[in-house]
Amino acid sequence: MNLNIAVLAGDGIGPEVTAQSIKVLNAIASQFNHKFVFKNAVVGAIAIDQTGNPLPDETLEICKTTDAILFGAIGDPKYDNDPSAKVRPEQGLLKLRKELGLFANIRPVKAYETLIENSPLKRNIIEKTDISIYRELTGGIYFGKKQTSEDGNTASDLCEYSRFEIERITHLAFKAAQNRRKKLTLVDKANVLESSRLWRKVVTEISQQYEDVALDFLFVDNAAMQMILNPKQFDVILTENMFGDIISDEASVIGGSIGLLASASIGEKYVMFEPIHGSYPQAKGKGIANPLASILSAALLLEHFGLYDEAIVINKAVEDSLKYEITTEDLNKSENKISTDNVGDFITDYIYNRLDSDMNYTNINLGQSTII
Ligand SMILES: NC(=O)C1=CN([C@@H]2O[C@H](COP(=O)(O)OP(=O)(O)OC[C@H]3O[C@@H](n4cnc5c(N)ncnc54)[C@H](O)[C@@H]3O)[C@@H](O)[C@H]2O)C=CC1
Ligand SMILES: CC(C)CC(=O)C(=O)O
Ligand SMILES: [Mg+2]
Repeated sequence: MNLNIAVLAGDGIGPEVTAQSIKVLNAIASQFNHKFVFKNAVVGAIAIDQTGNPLPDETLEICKTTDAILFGAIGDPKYDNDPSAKVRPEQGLLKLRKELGLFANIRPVKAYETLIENSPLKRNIIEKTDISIYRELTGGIYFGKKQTSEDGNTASDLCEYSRFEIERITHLAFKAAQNRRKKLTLVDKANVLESSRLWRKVVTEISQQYEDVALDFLFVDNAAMQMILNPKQFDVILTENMFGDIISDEASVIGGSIGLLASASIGEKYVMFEPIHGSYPQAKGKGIANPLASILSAALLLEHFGLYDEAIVINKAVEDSLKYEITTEDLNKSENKISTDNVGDFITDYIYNRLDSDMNYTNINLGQSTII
């Protein structure tokens, strides 16, 4: 298959983790006879530094003329910690999602068996957890009218949803539930918010078309608690933009690290694949960022284009990297320091050697990268 992929690595740890995904995709292309062409473009803080604009027109044009986008991360304290900053890296990401109509962000969460022993959560609570979070991505409070009064003492952000915005992601979430364990939980705050009451109404109406799926409702505050007390109760979670943002970071603790959680952002015309984490600026350039969320996002990209065997190989490689502790320090407390590059090299080597049943991981080639 021929694929043109826009690469928006962003800033912070974005470029280091995305570099690992590119290595992995190149290995997949080579082993499975595909042609992947990568087109780099700037977004976020680096785009502000270079052009003054967090989403330059040229970047948007590259995204619109490629088959898929691989996104890294954006966010820089030099903008985020300055309340008077006129432009922010995050505006680039939000505008990108809006302009491309990427209305559904799908965030899979699962408890890897090999990580459970080291989890702060108890085995019997998290083992076999497998959740698919459907987060609405282009509406709600992140996109509503923003205002600050002239004296600067009052500020507001409007949370607004239309029936249409709710309907389109709800259908996707119900269809996903039909192919999974047939349960959908709407997470909202319908006891307080009008917008949540509209979500409940529309989702309840649509549920009539999916009678094989059990629908239930949870207020977001309770959902946050249930996520830690009993995550196995969840199959598909459907929720609005901000609640989905927050609850999925929380859910990443079940997975073992936010550095493991990938996502697919889907629209009518365009698709983007992005780790759920941010730019983790404290780790920039240190080689300690976990690249697996980015690598697993690349696997979701392949799956989206029907390249299932290729995605399976990446997933197996990731499972082995966890099993043999070829992992960055967020998951690896041993003396043996493994860098971002080392993890990428391990996954890449696995792909090149996947047919060799006698693979000996103690001799795995960790490439030219230095073990930190
Ligand atoms: N999609 C994006 O580009 C997002 C950007 N941001 C931006 O990122 C910047 C930093 O935000 P934070 O709230 O600190 O969130 P963050 O996700 O960047 O980091 C929070 C914590 O998660 C852990 N972490 C994150 N990514 C990791 C990785 N790959 N490997 C290992 N550990 C990892 C670290 O312990 C880190 O301190 C801000 O400017 C924020 O606006 C935040 C979330 C998403
Ligand atoms: C930085 C925000 C715009 C996005 C975010 O936190 C996310 O999409 O997870
Ligand atoms: Mg977030």
